[in-house]
Amino acid sequence: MGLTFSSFVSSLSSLVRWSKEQDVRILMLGLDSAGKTTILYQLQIGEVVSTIPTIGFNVETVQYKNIKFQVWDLGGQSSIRPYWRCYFPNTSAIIYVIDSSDHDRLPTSRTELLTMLSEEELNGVPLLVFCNKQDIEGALKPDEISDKLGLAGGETKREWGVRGCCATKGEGLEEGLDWLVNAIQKK
Ligand SMILES: Nc1nc2c(ncn2[C@@H]2O[C@H](COP(=O)(O)OP(=O)(O)OP(=O)(O)O)[C@@H](O)[C@H]2O)c(=O)[nH]1
Ligand SMILES: [Mg+2]
Repeated sequence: MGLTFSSFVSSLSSLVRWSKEQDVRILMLGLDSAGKTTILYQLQIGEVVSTIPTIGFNVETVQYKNIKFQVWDLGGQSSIRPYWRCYFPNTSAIIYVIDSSDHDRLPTSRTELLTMLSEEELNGVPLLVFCNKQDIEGALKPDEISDKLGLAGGETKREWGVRGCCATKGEGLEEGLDWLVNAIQKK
């Protein structure tokens, strides 16, 4: 009983320490125009900002519940993608954003995702796939995208989840972050 109680206290205090002190560094990646910058500012200020293609990155502190995330939003154009790897060290979690209405580029998006996941520095890092632009007619549903990505077969060594969202309406973002917080805590 004593042992059980002390292990409870110790996990509780580590959770408190985790939420207060740990630098929760999140990388947000995905092809150009997937909606990463829109998601970043929707999370930070709760508004839709007018965006231009990101050349380089945006980084913002996002306060979610009692946790502070440092969210790095990297440009997704093909010429910039080779630089994603420079940001991999010390990543707590990855958010990979897909434009669910962009059927033609889903194979490219999948290839970029799998290439990234094969990097040793990201071993075991939890992954949230945001299937964005669910408001657009004909957008693929998260289940369909999940099947096409084929993560279920290969990704056994990390927590991963696929969720739908609409960044412009702010829908699905909180649910996604809740999942991510859980996944990071389990790690
Ligand atoms: N209909 C719809 N449009 C969206 C949604 N999210 C983003 N967009 C639009 O998609 C376009 C691209 O969004 P960005 O956030 O700039 O995309 P990005 O992923 O940051 O693109 P890069 O910086 O080039 O990598 C903008 O016109 C957004 O308004 C959404 O949920 N629904
Ligand atoms: Mg951007």
